[in-house]
Amino acid sequence: MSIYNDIERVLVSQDEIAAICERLGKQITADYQGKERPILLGLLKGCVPFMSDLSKHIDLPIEIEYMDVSSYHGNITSSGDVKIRKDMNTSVMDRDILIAEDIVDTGKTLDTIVKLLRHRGAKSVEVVTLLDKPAGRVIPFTPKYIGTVVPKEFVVGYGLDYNELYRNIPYVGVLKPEIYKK
Ligand SMILES: O=P(O)(O)OC[C@H]1O[C@H](OP(=O)(O)OP(=O)(O)O)[C@H](O)[C@@H]1O
Ligand code: HPA
Ligand SMILES: [Mg+2]
Repeated sequence: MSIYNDIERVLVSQDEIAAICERLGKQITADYQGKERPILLGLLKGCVPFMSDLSKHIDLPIEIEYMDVSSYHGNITSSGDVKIRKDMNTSVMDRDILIAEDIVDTGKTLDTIVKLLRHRGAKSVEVVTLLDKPAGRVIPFTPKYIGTVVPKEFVVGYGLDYNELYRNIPYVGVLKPEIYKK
């Protein structure tokens, strides 16, 4: 039994992910020069591997914060109800916030969180996402920094889960449909 047997095909390889993290890290380092302690805000749980690798390529005095946000609750479709399970530990008032995400799909999570942080008085709010699935959008949302675009298929690995599994796969792959149709 191997978790890798449940993967239909690799979509974004480990080498591609490493190149994306380096490229985006350099771009962010250039764009945020001179800003006062920007906050890299990860949305748990999916952000963890990407945020960890990306942050090593950001050569700036950033603070790191997390917010635990969920709307899929183990399913392959969004419940539409974006729940904050744990809020961040610091005030965002007058701060530059860069949200780190694994994927933008329907856009509901980011739409909700970006609006919330603006409402709380953040100076700027931008999003860096490893994956963008524009064909999944229900609410218009355009992330500033995008690793790569994926088709409208359910993907797992590198932080992304199905029913809380597969987050520990080191690449992004398409899950065999028979796994979630069981
Ligand atoms: O654009 P959307 O359709 O809102 O989807 C994107 C969000 O969905 C996933 O989170 P999930 O709710 O599965 O929580 P998790 O990160 O704990 O898996 C993913 O990590 C994003 O946060
Ligand atoms: O394709 C996906 N896979 C895993 N989690 C997700 N959350 C939104 N879209 C996805
Ligand atoms: Mg999930």
